[in-house]
Amino acid sequence: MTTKEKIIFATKNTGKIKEINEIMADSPYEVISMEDAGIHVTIIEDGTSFEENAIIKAKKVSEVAHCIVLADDSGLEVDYMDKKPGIYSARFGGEDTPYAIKNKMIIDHLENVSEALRTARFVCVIAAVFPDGDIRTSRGTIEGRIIEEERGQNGFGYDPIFYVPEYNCTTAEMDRALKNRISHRGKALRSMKEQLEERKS
Ligand SMILES: O=c1[nH]c(=O)c2ncn([C@@H]3O[C@H](COP(=O)(O)OP(=O)(O)OP(=O)(O)O)[C@@H](O)[C@H]3O)c2[nH]1
Ligand SMILES: [Mg+2]
Repeated sequence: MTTKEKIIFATKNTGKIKEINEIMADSPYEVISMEDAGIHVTIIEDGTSFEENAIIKAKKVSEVAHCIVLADDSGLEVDYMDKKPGIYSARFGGEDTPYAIKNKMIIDHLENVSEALRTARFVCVIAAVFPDGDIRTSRGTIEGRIIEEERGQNGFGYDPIFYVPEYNCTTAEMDRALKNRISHRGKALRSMKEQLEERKS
C-alpha cells in the first residue's frame, strides 16, 4: 500500500473543505483540514487581492506545519457593484450575517437592473507554500449572473443567486460533481494539482 503525501488546507470554511476533498479525491495527496491537523492560528486577511490573501493564509499555517500547505481565497465579483464584494465576500454585510440576508442585500442592490447588466463571476485563487519556502498560485473563474431570487439548496454562500446560463441553473441547483467540474475552485485546484506534479518531476 502506498501512503499518500499529506497536504494541509488552510481554511476554516466547511463548504470549501467539502468541495476541496471531492476535487482532490483522485489525487496522490491526502488533504487534511487545518482543524484536523490540530492547527489553530488566527489569520488576518489584510491583502489587497485574492492572490495576496491566499498567500497570507498558506504562509501563516506553513509556519507551524512541515508539509505543503494550500489555501483558497475566493469571492463573488458583481460587475454592477464595481466588482464588490470581491475579496470581502465572507465579510460583506457582516461575517456572521446569514447568507439569506447577504444574498437579499445583493438582490436589492440590483433592483430594476436589466439582465444584461447583472453579470458576475466567482473567482478562486489557490496558493501553495512548500516547506522550502517556494510559493505557487493558481486562479480559476466562472462567469454567471445574479438572479432575482434564491434558487437551489446545494453548495454554500452566494450559490443560490449565481445563475450559469450554459446550464440554465444556479450553482446551488447543480449536483456537486457538476459544480466541481466547472467552478472557479475546481479550475484553480486542478491547475494547482498540475503545478504540484510538475514541481515533483
Ligand atoms: O456561493 C459561493 N460559492 C462558492 O463556491 C464560493 N466561493 C467563495 N465564495 C464566497 O467567498 C467567500 C470566501 O472568502 P474567503 O476566501 O476569505 O473564505 P472564508 O473566510 O469563508 O474561509 P477561509 O478559507 O478564509 O478560512 C466565501 O465565504 C463566500 O462568501 C463562494 N460563495
Ligand atoms: Mg476568509
